[in-house]
Amino acid sequence: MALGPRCGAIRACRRVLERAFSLRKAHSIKDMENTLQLVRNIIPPLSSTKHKGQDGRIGVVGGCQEYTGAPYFAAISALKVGADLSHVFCASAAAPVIKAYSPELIVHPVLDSPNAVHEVEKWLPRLHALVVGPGLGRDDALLRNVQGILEVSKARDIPVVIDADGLWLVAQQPALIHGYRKAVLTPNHVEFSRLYDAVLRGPMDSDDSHGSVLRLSQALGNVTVVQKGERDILSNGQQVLVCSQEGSSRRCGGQGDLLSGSLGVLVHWALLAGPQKTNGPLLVAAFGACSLTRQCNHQAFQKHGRSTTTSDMIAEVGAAFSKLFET
Ligand SMILES: NC(=O)C1=CN([C@@H]2O[C@H](COP(=O)(O)OP(=O)(O)OC[C@H]3O[C@@H](n4cnc5c(N)ncnc54)[C@H](O)[C@@H]3O)[C@@H](O)[C@H]2O)[C@@H](O)CC1
Ligand SMILES: Nc1ncnc2c1ncn2[C@@H]1O[C@H](COP(=O)(O)OP(=O)(O)OP(=O)(O)O)[C@@H](O)[C@H]1O
Ligand SMILES: [Mg+2]
Repeated sequence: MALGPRCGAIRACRRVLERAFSLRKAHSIKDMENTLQLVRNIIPPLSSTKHKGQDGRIGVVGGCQEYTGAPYFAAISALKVGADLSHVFCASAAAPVIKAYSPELIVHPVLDSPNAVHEVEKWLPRLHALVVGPGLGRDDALLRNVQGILEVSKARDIPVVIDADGLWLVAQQPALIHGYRKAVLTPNHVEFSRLYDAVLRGPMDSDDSHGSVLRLSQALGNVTVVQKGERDILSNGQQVLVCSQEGSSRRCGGQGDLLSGSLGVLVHWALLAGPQKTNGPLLVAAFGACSLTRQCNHQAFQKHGRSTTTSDMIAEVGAAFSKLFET
């Protein structure tokens, strides 16, 4: 008997919380839809008057003896999203393997050569964006070459997406990309903590992921940061976006490579679209790549369940792209 009023109060409290939760959810769905519309605005129309190369020539810098899958996933994803040409600049041991995966990629076995920086630099005038790090490994000589490649890319104002072992390099030398507004970093959970420690010299507040991503971006001079996870949190030091597009619980290796390769193309498209289409181009591009990767994961999981692999996700890029962006 005495519990009656208390139960009523609990039920009322629960109703308020449920309503607040569903309002928040509705609000975030509306935010997601608004941002997806910004992504749609940057996608270049397909046209019979365009020539090969106009919709994107992307370079992936990565691939060593151990890791050949990661640069392949990134480079093929760039093509599947809509780039016209996709190059891989890798260590010599990785090149025949990557070539054998796909005749569609242009593979340069230059990353461990003494002239690596020059060998890549001569291609830069023909590239719209670089994706640096997938499958790069942590060999000192390779990392020194990649440092040089980042320096010449910045000098030529080439947009760079930095992922995986490229982020390892940035954690050792944050000055390499500090203040470069055409850089996007795509750390996973572990890579984010490592970067945060290195740049902000202290552990992050795990209860405040928005604040942590915002602070890291600001400390890096407003470089765009994408923290991947259950929800992707994106910031350019001014705004914070959250991407919670439905994916799945399947976490096979290579999903981040699909994201970084797609982002290489979207960054180019966003910058090409110009400020009248979006005033935060890299953030919009990053939101597009996160949504697309998660949608690919969702679709692949519907078909393959626990056996889903990144190749299954890549097979979904076309349908996922249409569903999200060509409505
Ligand atoms: N098929 C391939 O060739 C692939 C190669 N890869 C390459 O492998 C190299 C190392 O990348 P890693 O991502 O393993 O980086 P690390 O070598 O820094 O390892 C990170 C570790 O953290 C763990 N981890 C990941 N997310 C976590 C989370 N949310 N919470 C706790 N632990 C978590 C992982 O299991 C891994 O053991 C990179 O060059 C990367 O590109 C990956 O991209 C996967 C696919
Ligand atoms: N817990 C999660 N729930 C849903 N999606 C997730 C989750 N964790 C990561 N993702 C999504 O998976 C994609 C890749 O993120 P992940 O953290 O696996 O990258 P990664 O570790 O760099 O991958 P890779 O194996 O390619 O190196 C991102 O699009 C991210 O949104
Ligand atoms: Mg990764």
